[in-house]
Amino acid sequence: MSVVSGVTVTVPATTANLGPGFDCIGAALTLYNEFKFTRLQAGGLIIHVTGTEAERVQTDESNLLYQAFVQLYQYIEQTPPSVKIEIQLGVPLARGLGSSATAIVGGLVGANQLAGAPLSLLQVMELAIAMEGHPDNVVPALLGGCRLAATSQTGWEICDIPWHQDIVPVVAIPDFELSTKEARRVLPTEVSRADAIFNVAHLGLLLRGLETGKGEWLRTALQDKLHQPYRKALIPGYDAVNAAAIAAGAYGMTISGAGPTLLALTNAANSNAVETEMAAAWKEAGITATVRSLSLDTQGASSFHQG
Ligand SMILES: Nc1ncnc2c1ncn2[C@@H]1O[C@H](COP(=O)(O)OP(=O)(O)O)[C@@H](O)[C@H]1O
Ligand SMILES: N[C@@H](CCOP(=O)(O)O)C(=O)O
Repeated sequence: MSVVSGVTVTVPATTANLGPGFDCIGAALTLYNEFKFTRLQAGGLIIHVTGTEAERVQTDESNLLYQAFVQLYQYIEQTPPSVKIEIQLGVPLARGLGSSATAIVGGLVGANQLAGAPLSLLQVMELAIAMEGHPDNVVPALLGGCRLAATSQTGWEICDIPWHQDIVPVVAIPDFELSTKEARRVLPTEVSRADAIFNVAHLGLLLRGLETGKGEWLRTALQDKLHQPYRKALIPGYDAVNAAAIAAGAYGMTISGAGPTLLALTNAANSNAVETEMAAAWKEAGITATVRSLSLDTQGASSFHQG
């Protein structure tokens, strides 16, 4: 194992759940955080953060990226090295675009590379899922693409979900935060059989809709009964933005991750109109939002050594 002096890790944002796939499906998007790790000879911990909302990220040992970094060293039973971490933020915080997943994946991958890659990708993935508590954002952040994760007898079965090339994800990111912890607190611990059946059927339809790009299937498939009915109330303007997206030609709209970002699926011909109308509907509701058409990231986390 060769020990390197520095490594830069790039990790994509994610959109988890995609409607009915609560806690099991997510897709990586072309929006990125970059994390640069450099060994320090003098000892200590230095964290520098740049980018939008940089002042909101912790710069001490409580930083989530650093906690993941330490976690990997604990797992391999080594003392973490003193390190300087430079964070370039491209993924907005606490918006349902997997910023915490980028930090967990970035910290684990950075530590693994600095340590000379003692862990396999599968081991890193298992650590990431354990830290985040659910697989649907860390798995696509690490591996790229759209991924379904299911528990197996021995661990996790990860399935690559085909994403039709015509499907364009549009994210409408409001200027307020909603922590995943808070958005999980409003969910019931038990659901009815009818709601469970509803989600099973809609997730099946979603997989076929994503594969074929068939708009009618996607519109129906993005419905969900496990989380959205409870979370909608935390997102002012949800119904108006949904109606505006559909009127502008989106197949459907759903909450991205735990919210408050809203995700519309559409095609290239309608994506500009969908962007404009979602932003306008939110403005009408008194909320400023950044709306962007993105693509599926197919690579996942990537890293290169500095020396
Ligand atoms: N680049 C980062 N470095 C360190 N911590 C981060 C970073 N990005 C996010 N976090 C942590 O994750 C929190 C947001 O996580 P969470 O509520 O799950 O929202 P999200 O939907 O964005 O993942 C932030 O408040 C911060 O504590
Ligand atoms: N399945 C989770 C996904 C959380 O994703 P995030 O991007 O908001 O961190 C949930 O819905 O709670």
